[in-house]
Amino acid sequence: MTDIQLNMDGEPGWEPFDAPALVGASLRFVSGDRTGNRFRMRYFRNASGELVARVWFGPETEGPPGHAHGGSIAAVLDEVLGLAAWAAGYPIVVGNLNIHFRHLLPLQTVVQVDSEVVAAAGRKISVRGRIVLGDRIFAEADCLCITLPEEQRRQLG
Ligand SMILES: CCCCCCCCCCCC(=O)SCCNC(=O)CCNC(=O)[C@H](O)C(C)(C)COP(=O)(O)OP(=O)(O)OC[C@H]1O[C@@H](n2cnc3c(N)ncnc32)[C@H](O)[C@@H]1OP(=O)(O)O
Repeated sequence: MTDIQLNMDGEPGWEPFDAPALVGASLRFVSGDRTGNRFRMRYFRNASGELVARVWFGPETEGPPGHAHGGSIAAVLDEVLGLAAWAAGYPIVVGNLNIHFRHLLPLQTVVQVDSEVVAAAGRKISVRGRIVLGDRIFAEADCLCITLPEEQRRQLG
């Protein structure tokens, strides 16, 4: 795993950020993958304070030969964009996630997930995100997050 972890170092102005800890220890499907064969990832906040993730799509995420399954891409966006809302102070679950798959995403490649909380209206929090490598956009997403009532949060937590 060493080489991959080295590749996942952040950029100037980025700070490592333990985003999954915001919701406890439940996120085992993506960031908490214990096998390391599905996903390996690290979270940061960039110089603007937005949540950014570096993600490695492992062999167990395969869909089209040699490339990531769309569901694995959706899983990553679900987690990162949901946590972007949590990191901005909104205790939410994801209610709706629309994804445009722009290019096939090659396996065993470290890509970047950018996020931006774009609006908050009542319980509805809108987050945008994308998965990129340099100029190449693999996927773009609009995510509608819904804040949880206190009682429901206590039941989950
Ligand atoms: C410690 C904790 C750990 C929590 C851990 C959280 C981890 C986050 C990171 C991982 C992300 C995930 O995987 S989350 C897992 C995937 N998501 C889910 O399983 C969510 C399942 N769905 C739900 O639980 C529910 O449908 C909710 C909570 C989203 C909404 O139900 P509700 O609470 O009854 O609220 P409801 O009245 O229906 O809706 C409130 C407002 O939002 C709007 N709204 C609701 N859903 C939608 C929708 N899909 N599209 C458009 N609008 C919607 C409604 O029109 C309404 O607007 P208005 O009338 O007010 O205008």
